[in-house]
Amino acid sequence: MAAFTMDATWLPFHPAPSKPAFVLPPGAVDAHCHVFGPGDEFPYAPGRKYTPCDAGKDQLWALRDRLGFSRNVIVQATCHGADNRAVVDALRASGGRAKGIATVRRSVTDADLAELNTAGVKGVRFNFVKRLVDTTPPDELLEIAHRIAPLGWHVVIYFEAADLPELYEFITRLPTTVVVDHMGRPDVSKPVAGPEFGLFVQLMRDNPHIWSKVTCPERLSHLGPPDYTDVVPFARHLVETFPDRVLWGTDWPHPNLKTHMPDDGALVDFIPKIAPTAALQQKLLVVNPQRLYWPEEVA
Ligand SMILES: O=C(O)c1cc(C(=O)O)oc(=O)c1
Repeated sequence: MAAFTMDATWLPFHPAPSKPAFVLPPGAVDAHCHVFGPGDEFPYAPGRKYTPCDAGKDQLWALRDRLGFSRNVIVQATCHGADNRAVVDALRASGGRAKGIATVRRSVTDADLAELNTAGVKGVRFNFVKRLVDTTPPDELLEIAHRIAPLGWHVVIYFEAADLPELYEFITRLPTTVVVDHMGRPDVSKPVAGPEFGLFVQLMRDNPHIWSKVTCPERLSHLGPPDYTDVVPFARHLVETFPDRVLWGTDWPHPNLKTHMPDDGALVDFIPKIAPTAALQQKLLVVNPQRLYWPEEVA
């Protein structure tokens, strides 16, 4: 019997994503996805807030190939806490086609960091979403940020728009490049030009080291599939205003969705709506992730 049973309300990832109509440019990177376990091999963390379905590296590679991506950035999911073994195993098995984002505590040793670095980890994730994690004090996070900075790593940060005023100063003080998950989770029923999203745009405008993932229409939309039209103006605004500081990813296997499970092929078809020109698509999908995750390839 399997050691873990997924939550009763858990929606598993789409079993057979469609082939997207949008043909991804050569070298496209899915810059935000996760692996879950499998739990029997890589146990879920005792302090986790959810138990997902297993979604291992082989299923991720199959999705990558089906959608037409060349490479992945695998972000440590909160259900694995600070145990990065599932991500590291995937990175090592990827043949250089995946990089990773880890979660570490203050107790991490320099030897641990060096090992993560060798495996292909390029950053750490700080999570402020209260339904996903217990709070880590900002001084501990700052200490971690200063320890990973010399490795050339960056910080990936996940928070909700309502918490940005409180986090604003902390984020701007981070000593590395900062990548914000899912556009800082705007409430897309509010205006793009309104104060809430305006504060996020100001954060990016005033801080050239801050990037955003223009991800998760399926998570942010109130109107829902298939078009997620309410998310388009938010993502498109960031892509057009900060074309050199945006990343795109599937967010597969889509943790904690409750209303529906997206067809990942349809998510890829969302890309031209938010990055309408070939030049913007090339930056979003190829050039920007390469600069951050495979910088040795950039002349
Ligand atoms: O909104 C979420 O539930 C969510 C969770 C996680 C995670 O548990 O790591 O990652 C994400 O990118 C999004």
